[in-house]
Amino acid sequence: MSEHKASVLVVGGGSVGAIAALNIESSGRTAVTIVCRSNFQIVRDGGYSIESCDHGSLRGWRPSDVVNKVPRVVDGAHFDFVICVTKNVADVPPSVSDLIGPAVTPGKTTIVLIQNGLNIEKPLLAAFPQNIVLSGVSLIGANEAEPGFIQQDFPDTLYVGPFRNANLAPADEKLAAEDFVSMYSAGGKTQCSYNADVGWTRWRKLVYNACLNPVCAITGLDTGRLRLADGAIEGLVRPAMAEIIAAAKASGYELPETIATDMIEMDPLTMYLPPSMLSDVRKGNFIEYENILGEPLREGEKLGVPMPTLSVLYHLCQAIQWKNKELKGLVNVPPKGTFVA
Ligand SMILES: NC(=O)C1=CN([C@@H]2O[C@H](COP(=O)(O)OP(=O)(O)OC[C@H]3O[C@@H](n4cnc5c(N)ncnc54)[C@H](OP(=O)(O)O)[C@@H]3O)[C@@H](O)[C@H]2O)C=CC1
Ligand SMILES: CC(C)(CO)C(=O)C(=O)O
Repeated sequence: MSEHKASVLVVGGGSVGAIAALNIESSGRTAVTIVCRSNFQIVRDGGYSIESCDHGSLRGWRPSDVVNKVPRVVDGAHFDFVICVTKNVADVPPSVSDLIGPAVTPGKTTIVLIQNGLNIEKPLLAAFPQNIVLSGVSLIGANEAEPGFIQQDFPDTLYVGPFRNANLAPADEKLAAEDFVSMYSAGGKTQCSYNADVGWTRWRKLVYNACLNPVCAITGLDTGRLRLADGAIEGLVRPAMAEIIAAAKASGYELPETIATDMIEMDPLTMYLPPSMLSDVRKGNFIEYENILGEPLREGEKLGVPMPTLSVLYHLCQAIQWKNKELKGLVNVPPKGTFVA
């Protein structure tokens, strides 16, 4: 374990990013710079308000530096870690690689993706072939209720391990992941552990995210209300989960027999937890449906797994995303024709 003082950039100052910055800054071993966007002014001037099951109530907390765009590294300086905690919306630019590019030094910066979904590393490994890319699978339940106000109801448990980069030595990737785990855990308020089998952990998490996130986002119900609603779990969620479990198996990842029930019951019913995709729909944000739903669907179908429920959920999410693209002027809609006789 290295005692090197790391320089850390957190890109994405929303709910998971703010808690990640708090954990890392609490290590006392590093100064964190956070990149904010819509909440920049509020966080820079007044700091975050945080109500957290791990950290308690904090008012006016901010990391060492708050900036409103990804800094370009110059003059031999570099970030040891660039941690990307934006929503990974694959079908809306900028791509994650373009966004973090100015802060990444080839061969030096370790990139950490604390984001949901499958195959998110592929564009990063292509854009930064000499850099270590780590996977961060987070089980936190957090939400930015208002700009700069973070509510965390479900404890932060983070699994970190390398996405294999064939250009680099596995031992170096493991060391970087262990360094990150030690830095993230040092404040003592969170569970962060080294995770060798990133693929298994990502497929396991998809049993929740590929099923509960879209069903909640489409119906507008949080996970507690979905469990109370007639037919939603047995008629929609369990069939979708069975398809993900089958796709994981076809991809070489055997998940525990109890996984569907474990995921359905993961958050207490009366927590009424809105999965991140539901929060995005409520805020009028784009949704991460391509990485969370599209990629596992494509992987499963490629391997011959029937996925009718996932396919319907995917296309419903695609329509929701298109509706938002129209609202934000990203698609052209021909003017209404005249149909009066
Ligand atoms: N919330 C949760 O409980 C969990 C979330 N996750 C995953 O963690 C990741 C982060 O989620 P979460 O923290 O909830 O997301 P949030 O929407 O709360 O935060 C994302 C932040 O990134 C910012 N951002 C997005 N694009 C850019 C950009 N181009 N430049 C600068 N800033 C940008 C957003 O700014 P703006 O406000 O302006 O859009 C926002 O502040 C996602 O992949 C999610 O699926 C995983 C486990 C649990
Ligand atoms: C399931 C949860 C809340 C993390 O535990 C999540 O990943 C999300 O909201 O997208």
